[in-house]
Amino acid sequence: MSTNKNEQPSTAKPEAKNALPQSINSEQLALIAQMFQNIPEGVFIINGQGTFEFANPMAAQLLGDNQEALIGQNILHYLHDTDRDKYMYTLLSWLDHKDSPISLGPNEVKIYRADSKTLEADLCISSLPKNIAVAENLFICVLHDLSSHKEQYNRLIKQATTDHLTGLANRLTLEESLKEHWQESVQTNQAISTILIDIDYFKLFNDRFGHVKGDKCLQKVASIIAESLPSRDCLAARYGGEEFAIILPRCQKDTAAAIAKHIQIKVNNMPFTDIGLPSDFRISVSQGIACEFNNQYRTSEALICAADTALYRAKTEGRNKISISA
Ligand SMILES: Nc1nc2c(ncn2[C@@H]2O[C@H](COP(=O)(O)OP(=O)(O)OP(=O)(O)O)[C@@H](O)[C@H]2O)c(=O)[nH]1
Repeated sequence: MSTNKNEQPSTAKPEAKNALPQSINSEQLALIAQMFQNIPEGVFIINGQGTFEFANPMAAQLLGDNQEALIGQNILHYLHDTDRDKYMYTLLSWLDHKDSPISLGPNEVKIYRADSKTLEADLCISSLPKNIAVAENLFICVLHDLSSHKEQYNRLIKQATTDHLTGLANRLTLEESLKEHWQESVQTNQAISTILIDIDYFKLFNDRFGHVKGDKCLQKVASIIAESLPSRDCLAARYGGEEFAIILPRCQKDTAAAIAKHIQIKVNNMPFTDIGLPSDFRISVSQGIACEFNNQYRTSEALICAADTALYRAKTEGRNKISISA
């Protein structure tokens, strides 16, 4: 991490450590400390260089330091590179506006805490009234911890975009991703391929072994499909019940066919002893491939339709087949 606070050029005033701030008198500081003592947000005061002049207990807790140690340190040292540059220039530009009240934020920032952990937070900065900041411009900052919101947000995003059973992308994500990749391939005149994959005779599997084992079978096939993607910008999704889809940006038919062949072999050789089925029990999948290159299809939906028609052909040709759209 390049932003370790010990590596930064020091704009701090080490001699100010443990000293009373020069810009606020001790009476005002005592009042401020009292006001913000128990508030559940990080509140601190910095000068125009970003140096801490005051920090309440929650600010110290969020920054991973103790209150006294913060005095004389610089807030810029705790910020991620991009945030640090933004706040440094903001503070510099504010020095030219000494007489007008200014405020910035709340903005999302990434904090590098004193204990090397990171924290995502909202930070807002406002200039202190002149009657408090007697000697120079001072700014009061509020730091709001976003960790639990972020955690919840990420969990909800995952739930909204992922198929719960298999962990693959869900159909909505597939459709959105296909539209994006479609646009990109049309603009850059590159190929894009899609494979639709359907487990053969899955109703019989369920009827014979039950839905719980059917679910396990879907998970096992999903793992094989996920592991078969050639690069990170390819996407595997659960398209419907026992049907899966793969998007392969920048892939021609031959690459898609090779991936489908790999999946076919892996699925044909997949044992089910781990879920208590006979050692010789095996399944198969049927696959349909369509590739867009040189404006063959007008829309991404037409591409999926072509893959679906190819899949239907693979089923009617006897299953465990790969069919490629002409
Ligand atoms: N266990 C389980 N079964 C599912 C799920 N979603 C769909 N299915 C089952 O998938 C089966 C699909 O059956 P069909 O559409 O007749 O297809 P098939 O038996 O695979 O036959 P072909 O596709 O023609 O080879 C149905 O029995 C559905 O109940 C699921 O989430 N879990």
